[in-house]
Amino acid sequence: METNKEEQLEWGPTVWSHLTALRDRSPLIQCITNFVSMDLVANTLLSAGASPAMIHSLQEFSDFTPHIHALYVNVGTLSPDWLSSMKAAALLANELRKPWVLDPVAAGSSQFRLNACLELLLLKPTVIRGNASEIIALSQAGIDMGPTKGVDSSHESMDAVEAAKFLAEKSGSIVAVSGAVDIICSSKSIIHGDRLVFVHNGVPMLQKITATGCAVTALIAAFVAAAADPLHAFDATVSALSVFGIAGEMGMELAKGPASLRMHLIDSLYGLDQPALLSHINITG
Ligand SMILES: Nc1ncnc2c1ncn2[C@@H]1O[C@H](COP(=O)(O)OP(=O)(O)OP(=O)(O)O)[C@@H](O)[C@H]1O
Ligand SMILES: Cc1ncsc1CCO
Ligand SMILES: [Mg+2]
Repeated sequence: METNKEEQLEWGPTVWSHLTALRDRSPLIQCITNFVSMDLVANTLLSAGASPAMIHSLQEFSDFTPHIHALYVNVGTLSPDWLSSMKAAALLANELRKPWVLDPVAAGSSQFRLNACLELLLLKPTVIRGNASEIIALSQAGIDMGPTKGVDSSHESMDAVEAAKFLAEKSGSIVAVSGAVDIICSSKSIIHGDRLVFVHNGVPMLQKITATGCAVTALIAAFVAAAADPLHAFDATVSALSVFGIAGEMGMELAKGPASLRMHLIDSLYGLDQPALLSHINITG
């Protein structure tokens, strides 16, 4: 992929300032996430500079949620009880004017999951991040569920550009699609305006570690939380995806396979400095 030097010169300082804000502010992120992802999500947030808390019992929200800087909701191992907690937490986050971010894992694999994701979408997440199959399933809900392969994508991310635009328009949320190219879009009906940006960072081996998608969605929540102004949520989302992809690229230089990439990914995120960020960043649009 040819990179446009001017674009990287513009994005470089933006992404670095978002990462610096995250490290300085160390936002508290309430995570209601699936059992598979809890460890990687918590370690990703910690190594980036945020403070994770896996708090999912309704009984704790009135005491705890007022102190958070963002909420992260992930439907990966959904059950009716968990869904009630997710909805209550999202409602409270809205009431408290805290950003919240949704990961619609395997949205198209069952009617229960699809309906759950649609109900959560009605609670207006600041950002939705899914793989191409998940974003296509949500955008086509009520039209045609199409084929699905569970939690992994059976589509290329670029197949989902139109679905992402449609979902952004329909939901009013920022929509991010992960894949070889990450797509971030928002519609003209929300404060961020009509925007479409592509992040080319990352390595294919990230798909061979479970829950890297869950981890990057949590990282988006942390970047959005650290951005002082809600108007910066779009750039914060782009920044999180780029930083995670860069950590993957740097980690891959030391890794022998998925297990060691997981370790080096976390180390690279922790140690990422400005020169490395500026030499790896690859954002267009
Ligand atoms: N082919 C690829 N090349 C480079 N980076 C990729 C590729 N595929 C995915 N990624 C990166 O891997 C990370 C996880 O994205 P992915 O689309 O695999 O999420 P996911 O399917 O939701 O994963 P999970 O459900 O296991 O959490 C993202 O940062 C994304 O940019
Ligand atoms: C494998 C798996 N199953 C439900 S959630 C999850 C983690 C990746 O999304
Ligand atoms: Mg996923």
